[in-house]
Amino acid sequence: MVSRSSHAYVIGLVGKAGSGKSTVARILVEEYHFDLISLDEVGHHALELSRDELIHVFGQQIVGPDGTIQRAVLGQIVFGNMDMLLTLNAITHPRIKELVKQQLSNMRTHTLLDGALLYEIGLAPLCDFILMVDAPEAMIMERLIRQRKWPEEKAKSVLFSQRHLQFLREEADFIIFNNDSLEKIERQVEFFVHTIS
Ligand SMILES: CC(C)(COP(=O)(O)OP(=O)(O)OC[C@H]1O[C@@H](n2cnc3c(N)ncnc32)[C@H](O)[C@@H]1O)[C@@H](O)C(=O)NCCC(=O)NCCS
Ligand SMILES: Nc1ncnc2c1ncn2[C@@H]1O[C@H](COP(=O)(O)OP(=O)(O)OP(=O)(O)O)[C@@H](O)[C@H]1O
Repeated sequence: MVSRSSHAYVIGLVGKAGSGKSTVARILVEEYHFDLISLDEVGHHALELSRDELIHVFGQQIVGPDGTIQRAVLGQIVFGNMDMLLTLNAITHPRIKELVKQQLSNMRTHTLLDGALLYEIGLAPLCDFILMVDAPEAMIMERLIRQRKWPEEKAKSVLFSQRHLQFLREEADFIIFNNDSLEKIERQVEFFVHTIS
């Protein structure tokens, strides 16, 4: 982990899809004025930068009528096919890493790197701390299916393709347990901010 002398920290926000990272990030941004870099959003930008390479590998089927990459179609191809997913990662992850590095070079305040794939992309060494959002696997499944309306198969394959909870727990500097109410998360976030201040 990189140790920085500046007061502004880079904080990796990790956890499985549906664990509640965006929920924690929203509190840190709205109530504590942290900056946020969403790796999902940077990933979407990286797709457009990788357009030609992606079409070469995955075919014209991933291009929509407006000429942009159809993420839903690409998601259907890669989630459930580990070889395809690794191919997509090999194309997009180096670009995501570069884009994030560029954004961090302008950082002025505590900045969250919010993404389930922080380790896979190779961004953990840029972080001063790792903050994990933890929730039981069954609860995560339930949220993805009921609230995000993902089909059960998609939820299973996305979760399967992400780091095991035990790995994330062992690597984290701080853990927020999101297995109860929003109020309980807010109290843990407050404690986290107090601890790093
Ligand atoms: C597969 C793609 C096209 C699907 O796009 P879509 O808009 O439908 O989904 P979205 O980006 O919102 O991701 C949905 C969920 O899948 C998870 N996820 C995304 N990519 C991956 C991946 N490569 N491996 C495991 N989980 C992933 C995300 O954490 C999120 O919870 C898109 O996610 C993508 O380009 N992924 C590769 C880049 C990447 O690794 N992004 C994630 C950075 S954390
Ligand atoms: N404590 C909670 N109680 C009830 N619902 C919750 C709770 N925490 C999060 N949720 C809901 O669960 C869903 C997933 O949460 P969120 O979007 O924050 O997860 P995430 O970790 O950011 O996922 P991803 O990695 O896919 O972006 C959302 O619909 C959110 O509103």
